[in-house]
Amino acid sequence: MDHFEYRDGHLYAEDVAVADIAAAHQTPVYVYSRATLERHWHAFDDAVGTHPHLICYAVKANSNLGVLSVLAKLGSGFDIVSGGELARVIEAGGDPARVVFSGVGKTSAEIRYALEQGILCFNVESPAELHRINAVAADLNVKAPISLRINPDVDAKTHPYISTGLKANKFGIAREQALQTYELAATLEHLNIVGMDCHIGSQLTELAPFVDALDRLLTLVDELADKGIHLQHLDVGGGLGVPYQDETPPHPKAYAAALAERMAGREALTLILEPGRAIAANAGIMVTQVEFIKEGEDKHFAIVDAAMNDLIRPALYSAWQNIIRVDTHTQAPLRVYDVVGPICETGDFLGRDRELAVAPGDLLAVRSAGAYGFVMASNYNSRCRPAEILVDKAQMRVVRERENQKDLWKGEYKLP
Ligand SMILES: Cc1ncc(COP(=O)(O)O)c(C=O)c1O
Ligand SMILES: N[C@@H](CCCC[NH3+])C(=O)O
Repeated sequence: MDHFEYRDGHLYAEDVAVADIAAAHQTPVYVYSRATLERHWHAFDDAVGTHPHLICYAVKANSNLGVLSVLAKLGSGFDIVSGGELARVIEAGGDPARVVFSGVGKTSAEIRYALEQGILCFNVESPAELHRINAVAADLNVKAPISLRINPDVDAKTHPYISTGLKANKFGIAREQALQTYELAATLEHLNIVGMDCHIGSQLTELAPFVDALDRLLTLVDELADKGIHLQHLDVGGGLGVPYQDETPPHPKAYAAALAERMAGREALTLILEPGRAIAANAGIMVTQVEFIKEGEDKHFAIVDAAMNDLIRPALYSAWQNIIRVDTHTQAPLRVYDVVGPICETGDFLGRDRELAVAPGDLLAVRSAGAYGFVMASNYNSRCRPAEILVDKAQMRVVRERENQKDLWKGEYKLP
């Protein structure tokens, strides 16, 4: 359930008609619902219950300043993967002391910036990174809080491009090397070991791999304690999937409660979760207008004004996202269409073989576009990127203007 619903045949985002947003801001346009974001965040936070915990929203899923600000106001933590994401969290009012910094390739400049801002911890992915963080912290004469990202080697059973917890992936430190890497960290003077983390993949639709990964980490936590290394938190990453089509992922409440249950009796160990998609995906839609209907020899094409540069998931992962009409009233015949964009690539489609009744000028909405939508948008084909609108009850707030064509093309210029 989300806050995008039909009323009298018109699609609404909370109390704002989606057609009004399109009229005011042109298409394509991303539309987010504040109430949905809040409800999803609370689903995780409430379900963990009384066990000490922190929900660190994964900024990469949607780093829109309005979205970050909604979550910051709830007291959310944040999982970041770059200095740029940290800057956005701070600009949106987020607390750096609730930020965990993930990623395999943190630069010295990013580490310095994060230390200066006083983040909660670095999720470290290699011994080389430990040495780099230690050196930057020594330079600043501080101790850097670190956790090691352990690769628990569980099969997340998701798309190979977004599975991260297998031995073959570039992420994390192998389970077999975990103890020695913690021991190495303990010898580095400017590091403070505070936690352990993992992240096994994205768009997971089963609970078992998460629980399996947590159990493997807990065994390691106990082995470390035997060696005198005591941790303050355990971060199980993100990755909970959403229903795009007919997937049936566990509800965030069931997921968070199952993990919290596994932590019973370990109250000294704060549980950190890093959900991205499960908070943002169904809090957003992308609205596009039909430009032309084209009859191919084998197919009908609905050519729309959004393209793979605006939403790349279908092209990149063959991802399926529902495409619906913004206004249900139509005289157009129901037919099967490929919904395609104007970009010069065969892979430029938003959906294939979709049964729709559409005519030029009609508005369509791509559902579940709040996560990995705008953040993965580009200017490919020198196209503008869409505006982003956050709806808050009856208000539409422009959080990001559509790029002006002039920003991309400065008009006349002369060669030097
Ligand atoms: C380290 C880390 N944490 C959290 C996430 C968020 O994942 P999701 O959006 O699937 O919840 C990701 C992305 O997969 C990630 O790499
Ligand atoms: N970008 C991916 C998810 C990647 C998760 C990042 N670790 C998607 O659209 O599904």
